[in-house]
Amino acid sequence: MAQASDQTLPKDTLYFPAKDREFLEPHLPQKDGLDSNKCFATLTFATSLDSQLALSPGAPTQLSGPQSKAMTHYLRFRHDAIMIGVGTAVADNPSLNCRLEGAGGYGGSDLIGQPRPVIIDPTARWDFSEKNKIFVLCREGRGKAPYIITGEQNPPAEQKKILEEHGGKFITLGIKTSDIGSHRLDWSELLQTLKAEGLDSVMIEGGGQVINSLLDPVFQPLIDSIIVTIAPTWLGQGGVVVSPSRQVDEHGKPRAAARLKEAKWYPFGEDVVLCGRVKL
Ligand SMILES: NC(=O)C1=CN([C@@H]2O[C@H](COP(=O)(O)OP(=O)(O)OC[C@H]3O[C@@H](n4cnc5c(N)ncnc54)[C@H](O)[C@@H]3O)[C@@H](O)[C@H]2O)C=CC1
Ligand SMILES: Nc1nc(O)c(N)c(N[C@@H]2O[C@H](COP(=O)(O)O)[C@@H](O)[C@H]2O)n1
Repeated sequence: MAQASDQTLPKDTLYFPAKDREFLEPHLPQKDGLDSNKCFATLTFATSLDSQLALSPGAPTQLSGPQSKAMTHYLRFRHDAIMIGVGTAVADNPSLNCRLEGAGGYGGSDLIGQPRPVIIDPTARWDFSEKNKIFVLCREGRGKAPYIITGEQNPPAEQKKILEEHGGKFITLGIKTSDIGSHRLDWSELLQTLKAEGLDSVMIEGGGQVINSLLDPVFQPLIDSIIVTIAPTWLGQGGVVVSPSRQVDEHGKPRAAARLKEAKWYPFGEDVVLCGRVKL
């Protein structure tokens, strides 16, 4: 709850008590345990009981309850960057800032605790209109400008100008495009590139295509931590599903695509937060 002295804080300020932070600590990036070559990667999202992120690709869907929502903002505080796919950027017009009391713009100085938004946008199709919340918050000193991961060698000049005026930039990587137009980046290259940009840790939020591609067995070893909020809701068929490609064993029989090890379950309000690492 807001304190009387908090009257100068923005109305959307969130609070996450110290006692709720303890269980997360073993699952968070630690300064002394970082890889010198690649950015620490936390895969974190909120899902329904039928493994869905949203009612449809274009429908922002609140799954997290108030406590797990505040937890997500604590995760934002503890990571250098926050990543989504362009599908999510277009569908949700998200803020992607940290609205916890004490973060920059929420009682903190400068941009302390504000993660760098990173958008995967292979064809540079994301439109930065006046109403794009990330840019509004950046202008207000309540969030950072985005880095956009694209496959375009020459992103549109006007977009580049706007981005750079805000302190963001395009980063061009080699992204493969299939015959049916789906894109595939090399997650290893991406995480190394972020590290070289000075970003030691990234929380990867979604959406479905991003998560399912990162859970491909080739890329699973790159995931350092997994923190999933499970909400007591079935969204029903037709939503955005987290379900990576099925794998087969050496006899050609289907086997699980991925499994957690050292899984820990923490009841959190009406939700459960599941933490662990991928079993390799
Ligand atoms: N509940 C939650 O925690 C979250 C929910 N969402 C929801 O997810 C939905 C959007 O999910 P999707 O439609 O699956 O879109 P998405 O956010 O995964 O973006 C898909 C686009 O990102 C790019 N992309 C993704 N993976 C790529 C890869 N490996 N290589 C190259 N490019 C890649 C491609 O351009 C692709 O079309 C929205 O409704 C959003 O609300 C998104 C994040 C978190
Ligand atoms: N943790 C979590 N719980 C949910 O219920 C969600 N729908 C999401 N969505 C992700 O958060 C983004 C919105 O962030 P802002 O509040 O606008 O800063 C959204 O785009 C998804 O990435 N996450």
